[in-house]
Amino acid sequence: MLEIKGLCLKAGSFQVNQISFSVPTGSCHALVGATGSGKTLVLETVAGLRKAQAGSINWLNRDITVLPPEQRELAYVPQDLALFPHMNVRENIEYGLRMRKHHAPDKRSDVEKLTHYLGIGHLLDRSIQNLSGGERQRTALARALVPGNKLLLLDEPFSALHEAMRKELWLLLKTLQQQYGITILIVTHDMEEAFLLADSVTFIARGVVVQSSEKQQVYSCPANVETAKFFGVQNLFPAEVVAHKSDSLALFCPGLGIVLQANNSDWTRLLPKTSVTVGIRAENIIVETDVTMDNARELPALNQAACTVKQLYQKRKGLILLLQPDNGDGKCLLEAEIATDSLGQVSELSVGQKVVISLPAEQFLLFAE
Ligand SMILES: Nc1ncnc2c1ncn2[C@@H]1O[C@H](COP(=O)(O)OP(=O)(O)OP(=O)(O)O)[C@@H](O)[C@H]1O
Repeated sequence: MLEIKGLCLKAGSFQVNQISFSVPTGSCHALVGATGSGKTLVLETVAGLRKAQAGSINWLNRDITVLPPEQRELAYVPQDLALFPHMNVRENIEYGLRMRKHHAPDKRSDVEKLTHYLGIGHLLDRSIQNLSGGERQRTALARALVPGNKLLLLDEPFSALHEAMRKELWLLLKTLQQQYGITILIVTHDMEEAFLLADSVTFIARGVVVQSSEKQQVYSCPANVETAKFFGVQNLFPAEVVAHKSDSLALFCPGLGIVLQANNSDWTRLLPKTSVTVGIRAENIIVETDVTMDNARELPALNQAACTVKQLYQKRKGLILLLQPDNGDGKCLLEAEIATDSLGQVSELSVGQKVVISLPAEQFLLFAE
């Protein structure tokens, strides 16, 4: 287990405060957050390139907080990869071994095996300067893994690569992780990357941890509006509690111009007149194209609103609609997504078209201010 407890450090006027999270051995943990939130500083401190002011870092029950980088038994791949341009691929990879004082001849077969596996076995004599972005990434991974490191720290490793290459490397990394039993701490901006690679996630903002949990928990119950935005909750709008029952709340949303019913017994402590932010993901909004509010048939939930299509565009997973509620305050633009495989169930859509949306009562996220 990698265990980080109460980590504090300073870089110029920026302060990282009381960072704590743990990564079970053999799992992958993603450190996410907006640009400049302190992710790289945390990674550099775990790698031993920065000094912690307070707190501790334990790896496999060994306190490594003050050890020099080469004694930490981990590999760090920085954003710029730090490959040596004057060396070829093999020399770069074997440099990792020399740093560890491994006898290179013993490890030669590991170099061959791993580079073959990473698909760069044929490039060992190639100069670093003549590699593509993906080949450089693979070389940096090989250099990190060949000495037998079981903890891999990766700082946005795939951000410079195009989508297809990124996906190929995600799968490769996942397989390597399982095959070699590696523990990974990865900094990323890419939610898809975080959700595909990681088992758990820590969200950092302004140098402090906002939420640290299993990835499913961060996705389904983000801690606050900032985390919700970061984890792709496209629709966040203000509302006021108007009434509450034992297992549901009635909320007035000026943006939609309707009273919504939201089902969640956790929220019933919220008193009438409390201001909240309501969130719902685009894919959870049901769009009905062949009904109007006058002839709206029975839909799965109460929360219906007439809307006008303001914009629509195709995305990888479906059709995105930007919808303006007809009876709202004019400030709310909702994003709805119709999955590609459901497109056959709605008639052709166009800008200016009237639709009816339904917001399932159990799909709301609620954030009290
Ligand atoms: N040596 C330094 N001196 C002064 N300030 C620094 C130093 N290193 C980092 N910072 C500042 O600390 C803050 C956090 O930096 P850090 O690199 O950890 O951010 P990050 O979350 O990794 O961002 P990004 O996602 O853009 O890489 C930033 O405001 C940065 O400018």
